[in-house]
Amino acid sequence: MNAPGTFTLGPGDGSARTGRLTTAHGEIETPVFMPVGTQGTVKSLCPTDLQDIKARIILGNTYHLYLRPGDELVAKLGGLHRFMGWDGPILTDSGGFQVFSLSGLRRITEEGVTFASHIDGSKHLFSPEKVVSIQRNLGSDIMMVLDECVPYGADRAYTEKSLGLTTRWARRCREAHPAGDRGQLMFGIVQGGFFKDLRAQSAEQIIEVGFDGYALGGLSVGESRAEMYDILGDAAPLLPAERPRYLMGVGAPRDLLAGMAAGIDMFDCVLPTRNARNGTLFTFQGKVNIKRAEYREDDSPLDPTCPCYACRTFSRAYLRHLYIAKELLSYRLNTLHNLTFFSIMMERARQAIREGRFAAYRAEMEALYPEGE
Ligand SMILES: CNc1nc2cc3c(=O)[nH]c(N)nc3c(CCc3ccccc3)c2[nH]1
Ligand SMILES: [Zn+2]
Repeated sequence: MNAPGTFTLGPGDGSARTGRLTTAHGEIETPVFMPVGTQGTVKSLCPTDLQDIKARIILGNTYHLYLRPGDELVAKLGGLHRFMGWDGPILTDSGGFQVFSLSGLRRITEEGVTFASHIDGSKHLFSPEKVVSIQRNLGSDIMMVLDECVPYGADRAYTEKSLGLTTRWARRCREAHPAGDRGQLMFGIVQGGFFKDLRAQSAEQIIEVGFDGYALGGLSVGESRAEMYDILGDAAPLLPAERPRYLMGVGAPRDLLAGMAAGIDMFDCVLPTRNARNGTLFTFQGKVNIKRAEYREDDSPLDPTCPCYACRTFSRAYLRHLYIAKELLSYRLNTLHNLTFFSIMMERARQAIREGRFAAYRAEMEALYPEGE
């Protein structure tokens, strides 16, 4: 097998491309959608379920795992792979974004981010060195640098000042983890808000530091689709073509397609897992809100074209019953299905790119999932 970090490009179609990324826990075909497993579990699923639905790489959260059960404990017990029984690739976020979106009291200084735990209010400091140490303890295959995800609507002066700090933090993360040490990769994160020249400035600085892959941060933070697509189209091509490009926090089916068209290789989003828990199911015939009365006596499968256990075994009537009755099995079956949908959608996208028919595939999927997800 190639050394971790090896990224081999396959056939492309316009700016869309296929590739293969080697990690210490296996190879990933790109473009890839990565299910979020914040607290060391993709909610309601076992690792064997993830294998069954062909999930290739999952996400963990430095912020959550540091606070509970503690990265030192996870390290003592053999690392996150062994702790959660998942032997495939794991990518962990640095915690920067989670601090801004979850914790109370936070202060940003040159040193790092001080914050209060959302669990017990205790005070903590995330410095670049600290978040690298946490991710090394967890043993993640891909570590993200500490960055400031600039809030939507931040003015130019704040955005420009922030990207400078994010670059200095990126340098400190790089210094704290020698390239490829222990097979653990590190991705840089480009900020710059919604200012194209600041995005270019941030990209240039982060690329100059040098990473195994590059992420576009600061998006999917409440902006309109048009605003995200405008920045995406401009910033994605600035990232080195020979390294993986990761669009953080994206997204709905049509956003994944737009991202792939712009040359993005990796995506993450809570949509399939979160929507599963509120009964919004994605099918190849469009969206199904399983709680609707129209499914009360519907003996047909959720999606007759879907190979997942839920669609092979149960009726819409039963899935609706579980949801209405708030049965735990509802989470599991709905999540199995939604993640299978995303996995198949990405597999078909990779195939469409290989066969030079991505534009047609994108149009077909967009017809199913019109504006607003
Ligand atoms: C939903 N929208 C969304 N926009 C994001 C922007 C950033 C950003 O600018 N910087 C960082 N570090 N992360 C971001 C994330 C979190 C992605 C994630 C979650 C869980 C596990 C692993 C990774 C974002 N998520
Ligand atoms: Zn299914």
